[in-house]
Amino acid sequence: MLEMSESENIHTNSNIITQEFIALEDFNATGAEQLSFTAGDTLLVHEQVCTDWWWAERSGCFGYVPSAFLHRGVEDVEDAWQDEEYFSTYGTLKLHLEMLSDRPRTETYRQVIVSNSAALRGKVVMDLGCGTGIISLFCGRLAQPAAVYAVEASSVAEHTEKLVKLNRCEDVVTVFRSRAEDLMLPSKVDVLVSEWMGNCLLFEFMVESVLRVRDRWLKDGGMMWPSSASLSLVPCQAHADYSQKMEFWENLYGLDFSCLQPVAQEEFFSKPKFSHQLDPDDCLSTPCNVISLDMHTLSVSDLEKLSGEFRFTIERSGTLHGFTAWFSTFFHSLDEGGSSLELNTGPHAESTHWKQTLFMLDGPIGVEEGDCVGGAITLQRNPIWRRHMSITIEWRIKRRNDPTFCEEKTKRFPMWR
Ligand SMILES: NC(=[NH2+])NCCC[C@H]1O[C@@H](n2cnc3c(N)ncnc32)[C@H](O)[C@@H]1O
Repeated sequence: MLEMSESENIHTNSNIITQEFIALEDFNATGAEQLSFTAGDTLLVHEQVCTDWWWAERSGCFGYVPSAFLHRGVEDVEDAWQDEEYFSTYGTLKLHLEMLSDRPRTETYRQVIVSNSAALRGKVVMDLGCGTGIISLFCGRLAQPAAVYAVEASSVAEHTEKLVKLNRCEDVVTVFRSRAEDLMLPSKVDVLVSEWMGNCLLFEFMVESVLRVRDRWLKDGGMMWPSSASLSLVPCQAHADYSQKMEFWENLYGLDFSCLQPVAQEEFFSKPKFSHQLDPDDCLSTPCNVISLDMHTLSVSDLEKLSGEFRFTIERSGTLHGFTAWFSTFFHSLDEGGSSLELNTGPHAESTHWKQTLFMLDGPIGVEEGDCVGGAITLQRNPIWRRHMSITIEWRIKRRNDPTFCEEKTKRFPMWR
């Protein structure tokens, strides 16, 4: 009969485990002894052979897998949506003040209601994630809907009730303090309006709530506002960011701090920089749409992985420091053939509280007019932390003046896990 301590030693030395792990991202095997997998796959790990490589099984296939790509099963994660923290950030006025102060954002939604006011007469509207209820109040004051369901899960809903009364909309607007997915409503709705967009369009993944509520409560033929959304990308210069975060260390009061540059690279450039204000003069090419979403047909499963290709021709010689992304949303008219309205958060439009998102590469690259930058961007939702994603940019540069030159790289940016 082994003593307890001995049995523990045997267990520790062998590292034999049989435990389920979830793949955080795709892995393509580079050898016959390795096992490929896709983000979200469940792997059975039999042995942690060493720190970096484990022996695992997936659907009857065995092989070595990189431990860095795996996470303990979801049961480990007490709150994959982090709703407690998420809704408490919306319980105070700070974020609502920021959003209400964003004139292009708020004015666009007001314009949508005004330009559809006749068609909204007698309609039932849901404002999902209404916050202080501004969109619901626009509906109640600028149109004559039959009813507006103002749905808000955070404690700000207490204030929303008062704002509805103060603005004399209580006979049309009803506030529901609830997660929209948990709602029981008196009827389906004709219009589902929401301002759900996060950094890089999808961060927070509130969009999943919008799609689930659409599938449950939007009438057939009902209208989604926004009706569609697109993500744009452009190769860009970022001299100020590169100088302040990287060159800064080269000569500090006459001292050489350059050994810190790899640390600075990891700390400042390994994740996207949001609220980046891109100067149009720093665009090295004409931006392009890399991802387009139709909010009437998009499914929750589509959100796991979205990707798009790009091909830029450099229009001005300069330094390629990275890529900048932003989104636009479009609001189709309730009137047949009516014109759509657009909320554009890009560098050529009036600045919004989102501004743009900068992805810094691992080193500046000189580019000449006529060079070609092609590649793909992939938004991979985090299979564990459901409000997070990673953005992978693969790019290759071909030089107009040197057909033999071709540099290909890829970089993955967690947002934020
Ligand atoms: N554009 C964004 N990135 N965020 C702005 C809207 C977010 C508002 O919607 C609320 N909200 C978010 N998700 C939900 C939900 N599932 N149910 C109800 N309210 C929600 C949240 O509490 C906040 O007041």
